[in-house]
Amino acid sequence: MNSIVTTAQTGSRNATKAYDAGNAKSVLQVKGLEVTYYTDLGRAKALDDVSFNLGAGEKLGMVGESGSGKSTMALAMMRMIKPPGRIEGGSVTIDGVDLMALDDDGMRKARLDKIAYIPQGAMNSLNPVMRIGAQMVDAVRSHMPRESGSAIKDRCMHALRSVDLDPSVFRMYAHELSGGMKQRVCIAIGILLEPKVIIADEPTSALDVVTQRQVMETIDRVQDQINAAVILIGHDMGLMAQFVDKVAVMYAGRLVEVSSVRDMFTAPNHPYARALISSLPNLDNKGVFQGIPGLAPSLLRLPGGCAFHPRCSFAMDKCSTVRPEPQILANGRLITCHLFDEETRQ
Ligand SMILES: Nc1ncnc2c1ncn2[C@@H]1O[C@H](COP(=O)(O)OP(=O)(O)OP(=O)(O)O)[C@@H](O)[C@H]1O
Repeated sequence: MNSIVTTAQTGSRNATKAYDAGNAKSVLQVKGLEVTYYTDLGRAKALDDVSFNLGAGEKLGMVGESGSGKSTMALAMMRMIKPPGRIEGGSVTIDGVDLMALDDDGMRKARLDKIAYIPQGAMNSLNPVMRIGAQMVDAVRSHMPRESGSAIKDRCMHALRSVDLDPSVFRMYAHELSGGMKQRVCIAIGILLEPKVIIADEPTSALDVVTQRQVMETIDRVQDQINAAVILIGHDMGLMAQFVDKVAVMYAGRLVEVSSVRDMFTAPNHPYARALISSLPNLDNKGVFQGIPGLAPSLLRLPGGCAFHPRCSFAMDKCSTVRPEPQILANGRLITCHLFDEETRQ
C-alpha cells in the first residue's frame, strides 16, 4: 500500500519524503503524461501532466465526471491513442522499461505481456464467430510463436480456471455466455501472459449488481494470483470503496487528489473530491443529495487558473489566475489545489 504519492513536477520536499515512505515497490511509474486531441473546434488537452506510481498488488480506482480523461489515460498508457489525439509527453515505466520509448514492435509485445487493458464494453468486442478458446490461443500465439499448441492450451485453461469459468467455455461462442461470463473471459484474456499492470475500464458497467460483485471479486482474485498492479476506472464509488486501495480523482484532464480509499471516503481534501463524496447517498442524509454546482468545463475552453474554480465554494482570488501544481501533503496524499499551498510550503 501507499506508494501512489509522487509527481515529478512538484519539486516539493514533501514529495520526496512521501515517495520514499511508500512501502510497496512501485512497479508502475507514470510521469507527466500529456495527451491533446486536435479537433476541428480547437485543441483539447485531455491529459495534463498526470503522474502517479503504483506498487505490485495495489489497486487504484480512477474516478471523475464523464470527459475528465480517464479512458484517455488508459489508452495513452497502452499507446493506443488515435488521431486526432496525440501523446505529447511523459513516460510510463513498468519494471524499469519506459513504454513510450519502445518501437512499435516492442510496444506490441509489451501489450498483454507487461500491461493488459480491458476496455469499456470489452465483453461486446469478443469475436462472435470464433470460439472463445481460439480467441485466447490467438492472443497467446501472437506473443509466443514458438510455444507448443498444448502449452498454449494449458495456459488458456489455467486462465479460465483463474476466473472461475468451466473449461467447457474454451469451446463455446460468445453468444452462449452470460454478460458476467463474457466479462470474465475478457479478464482471462487479460491475464494470459500474467502482466504486471492491468487496466480495467468500467469492467462492471451493464451488469446487474450481483454480477458486478462477482466480476470485482474475480479481478481481486486474479490480481492476488499474479500480484499485478490494477487500475480500475469507473463511476461507481460504492464498488470502488469496497475493492480498491487508493482512489485517484480526475478533473479536466488532471489528477486533483490521490488518497487511500479510507481517507478519500472519510475526509476528502480537494473541494471537487469533497463535492463528489458528499453527493453520495448515505444513511445519515437519506433522500438528500448534494449535487455539484455547474457543469464540467469544455476542454476547448478551460477556465484560467484552476479549472474547478468556477464551481468551487472555497475559491480564492488566485484560483482564477494561477494554475495549481500537484503537491504531496505530509499525510502522503497528492493534491492539486491552492488551499494546501501553505501546508506544502512548510
Ligand atoms: N477521439 C476524440 N476526438 C476528440 N476529442 C476526444 C476524443 N476522445 C476523447 N476526447 C476528449 O477527451 C476528453 C476525455 O475523454 P475520455 O473519454 O478520456 O473521458 P472519460 O473520463 O473516460 O469519460 P467517460 O467516463 O465518459 O468514459 C473528452 O472531454 C473529449 O472531449
